[in-house]
Amino acid sequence: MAKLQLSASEILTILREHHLLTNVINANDQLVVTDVTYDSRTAKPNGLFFCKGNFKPEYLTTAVDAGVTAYVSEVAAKECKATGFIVADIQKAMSLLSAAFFGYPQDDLFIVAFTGTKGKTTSAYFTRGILQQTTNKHTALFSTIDRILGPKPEQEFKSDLTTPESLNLFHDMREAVDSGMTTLVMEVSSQAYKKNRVYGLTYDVGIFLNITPDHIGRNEHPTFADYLHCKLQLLVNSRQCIINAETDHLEDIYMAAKATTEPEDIYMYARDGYKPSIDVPIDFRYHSNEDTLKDAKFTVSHTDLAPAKLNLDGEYQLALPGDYNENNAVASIIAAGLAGATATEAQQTLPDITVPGRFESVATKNHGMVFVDYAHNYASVKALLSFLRKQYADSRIIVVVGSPGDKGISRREGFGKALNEEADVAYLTADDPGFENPADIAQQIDEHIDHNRVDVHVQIDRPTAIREAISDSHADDVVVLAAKGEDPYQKIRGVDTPYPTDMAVAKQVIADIEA
Ligand SMILES: CC(=O)N[C@H]1[C@@H](OP(=O)(O)OP(=O)(O)OC[C@H]2O[C@@H](n3ccc(=O)[nH]c3=O)[C@H](O)[C@@H]2O)O[C@H](CO)[C@@H](O)[C@@H]1O[C@H](C)C(=O)N[C@@H](C)C(=O)N[C@H](CCC(=O)O)C(=O)O
Ligand SMILES: Nc1ncnc2c1ncn2[C@@H]1O[C@H](COP(=O)(O)OP(=O)(O)OP(=O)(O)O)[C@@H](O)[C@H]1O
Repeated sequence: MAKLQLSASEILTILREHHLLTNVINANDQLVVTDVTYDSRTAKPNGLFFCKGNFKPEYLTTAVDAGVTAYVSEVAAKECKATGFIVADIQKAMSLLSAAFFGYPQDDLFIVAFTGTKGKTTSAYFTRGILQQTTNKHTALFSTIDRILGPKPEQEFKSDLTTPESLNLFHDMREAVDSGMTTLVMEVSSQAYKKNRVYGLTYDVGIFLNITPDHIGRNEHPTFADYLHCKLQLLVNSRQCIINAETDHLEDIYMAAKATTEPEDIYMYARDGYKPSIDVPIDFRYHSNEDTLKDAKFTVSHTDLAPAKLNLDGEYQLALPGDYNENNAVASIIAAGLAGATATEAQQTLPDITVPGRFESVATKNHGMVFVDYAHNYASVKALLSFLRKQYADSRIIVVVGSPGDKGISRREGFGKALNEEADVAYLTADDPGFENPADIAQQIDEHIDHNRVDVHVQIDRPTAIREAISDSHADDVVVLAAKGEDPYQKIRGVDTPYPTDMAVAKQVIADIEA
């Protein structure tokens, strides 16, 4: 068990080593903190308080009243009796001090970390599923959907962020280690780097899946270059790297990996016959044997360049359809292999792994087949719809979709483009409108739709849009409920307003209209 405390000298050493300390107020050599928090509402006696983000001075006052004896901040507080460590960057300081406070739990975990615009959650689920077998159920998971820290039911809970704030990250790693976990599979968002939530953390294996324009705008990344830069940091901070050689911007990605990793610890993979955009060695090739809705089977084979220690050749089967999921699965198989899994373990587990809200379906008697999927940008809607188009060549594809407010503005154009390319009918509706008017968002998507190709309906009430789309569909149509996956809420004006989930609404509609 780690001691869960930090002394003044430990704090000073860490902050000085990283050139973060600019001043100390009310210095106290005897200080020992036994708690850390960034929220005054959870402050405890002898705690250390981080003043970060949209911070108000009264939060520190409340924290000191609760017994906090020290704070870390970018600005000195006025008339505060607690010891103040003034730093150049609060997010970096919080990450480093949290890792130290929780006893560097990362040193006791084999960490596999995924980044990419699409496929992180799916690949994290695949990898953890395989490694649960390899580690005899000692693999933790930090995903967009949920965090699993140990075997007890209360150690499995919904995530608020894809990658948690640093203090929560190291807290949860500590709990995972103390619960006997030996391995951690996690997703790392570009925001995690932008906000220094993973500052100072090194992964045993870092995987770069793909990158396409997304997450650019207010509250996210100012430019695509910034988005790419943040994502690349995952490889810079990984001991071994896996790269999908089919991704855009391969040269930047490979160079980032090479900056800190020996070429023999960089594993490249690509589909059979795919010629990468730069001259790089490909270690693993995969070949699709079946990619239908019923059967997703593919073969992985190593090239002469692949290291002999990874014996992963063979045929694999997936429960999750979608040709892009074969790509996600290959990354997962190599990652699991580096964490100690055998090909047999991957072959045995992958056929049973599903991911909530990803490619879920429900059949109807007299209406179209209904799919629920978390696709919510151009690349993912395009990938999903073009796969469905291959499967249902003669069917109408009817899509219910909306775009979130306050972020990902480029998605509105992206949805229009994907609908023009692959859909026949679109129902534009609400999806987390935030502080924007969902009708305006629908209008902005609509402006990018070619009305000669796509029949557009605007129905802002999402359950009604789903009802209309399913009711209007014929038996050989396909109805896609896109973008919300299994979200049980709509984010409206700062409030997570309960929503039954797309699948629950769809099932209710089907029960009503086919009763
Ligand atoms: C812009 C941004 O990154 N904001 C994040 C940041 O907020 P913040 O530091 O400004 O904190 P805040 O919540 O505004 O509050 C200010 C501070 O006052 C404290 N406080 C507040 C009230 C009080 O009474 N007392 C008190 O002490 C709060 O605890 C906090 O420390 O830190 C918070 C956690 O501590 C995050 O929840 C929040 O994420 C926002 C809401 C968010 O959702 N960000 C998205 C864009 C994001 O990160 N997404 C990525 C996925 C995207 C991708 O796929 O790339 C993710 O990793 O989830
Ligand atoms: N490799 C891929 N390429 C393109 N689209 C994909 C890929 N993998 C998954 N998708 C699509 O993207 C959707 C989201 O997948 P997933 O949740 O695994 O990605 P993610 O990277 O975690 O996404 P987010 O950052 O939005 O949480 C899926 O439902 C599917 O439609």
